[in-house]
Amino acid sequence: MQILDGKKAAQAIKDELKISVAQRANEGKKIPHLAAILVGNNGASETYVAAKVKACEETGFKSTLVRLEADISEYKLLEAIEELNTDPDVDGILVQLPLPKHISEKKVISTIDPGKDVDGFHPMSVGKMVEGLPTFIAATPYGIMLLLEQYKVETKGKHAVVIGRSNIVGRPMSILLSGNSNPGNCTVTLCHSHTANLKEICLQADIIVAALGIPEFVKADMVKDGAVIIDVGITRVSDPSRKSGFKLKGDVAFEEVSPKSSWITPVPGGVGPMTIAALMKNTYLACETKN
Ligand SMILES: NC(=O)C1=CN([C@@H]2O[C@H](COP(=O)(O)OP(=O)(O)OC[C@H]3O[C@@H](n4cnc5c(N)ncnc54)[C@H](OP(=O)(O)O)[C@@H]3O)[C@@H](O)[C@H]2O)C=CC1
Ligand SMILES: Nc1nc(=O)c2c([nH]1)NC[C@@H]1CN(c3ccc(C(=O)N[C@@H](CCC(=O)O)C(=O)O)cc3)C=[N+]21
Repeated sequence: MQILDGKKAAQAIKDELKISVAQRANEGKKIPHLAAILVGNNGASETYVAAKVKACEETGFKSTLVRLEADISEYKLLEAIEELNTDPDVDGILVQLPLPKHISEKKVISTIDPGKDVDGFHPMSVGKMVEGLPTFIAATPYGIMLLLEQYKVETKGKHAVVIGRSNIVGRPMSILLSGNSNPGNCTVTLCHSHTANLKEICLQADIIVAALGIPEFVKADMVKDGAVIIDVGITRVSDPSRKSGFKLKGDVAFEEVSPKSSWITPVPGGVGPMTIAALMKNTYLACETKN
């Protein structure tokens, strides 16, 4: 068993970006600027947005955090996005999800200027990704591809099983892994809550991407010897012995699954940090494309 160390790989990407940004600054060029919108004060969202702002500081990007009340109207939120769309200094815009129930995520995402859509959630970005055209790729699946690339994990001809079909993780992941470049060229099975015989399907997988949001769902008896395990899930479970009062659990039962795996991502320190590194790469790309 070998660890796919997302923390280390993410640091390497951020170090590279830091050099590129310093170079741009030296040449008198604009430095990348990420604007994040956070609606309400959901604990996990606060943590993620704070981590993104910190990554900007570390790499020399400019960042703006726009905080809006949980009861803000959809109209006001769309206005805030329009303002960032037209601000020539802002290169990338992300609206942290989930949003309060009275706001349509679809509408919000479609309002973001596709040229600034560093989350890769806009229908235009998704369409381009499906066609294999250059575009912003959603940060989590993009981060996973970068991790596989960094560790030179062989994916060609492998059977990849993706569990979860969300627009932000599972579905784009399935499309990227089935793509005809490296990493990719997998035969992909995309599973969800209506999949029959999930265990049997998983047992045939050379690569499993678990993105369903149920802690320790993937057990040793679902995994073939030598499989590559990518654990996307992050759930906060209560742990009174910790100062925070919780610990993070992945969708994979790491203790029992890791001995059977060839490669495995830990939680924390796996896919999470890669998501942020991928977002930074997208923001750099947004800046470079326009300036
Ligand atoms: N590390 C990171 O950077 C990130 C981590 N996450 C984490 O990843 C997990 C998934 O997130 P997200 O994709 O947004 O989740 P969603 O809740 O949007 O989607 C979950 C998916 O899993 C499927 N599912 C649920 N239960 C089962 C089951 N018993 N068997 C098979 N499939 C099932 C659902 O099926 P159906 O469609 O039928 O409902 C759905 O497609 C969460 O823990 C989240 O916190 C998310 C984003 C980034
Ligand atoms: N518009 C939008 N874009 C997103 O990219 C987005 C989103 N909304 N909503 C929620 C999910 C989740 N997500 C994570 C980012 C970083 C970590 C991360 O850094 N995790 C650390 C631990 C962090 C902790 O301590 O909680 C790790 O796994 O090591 C996790 C999850 C981005 N998401």
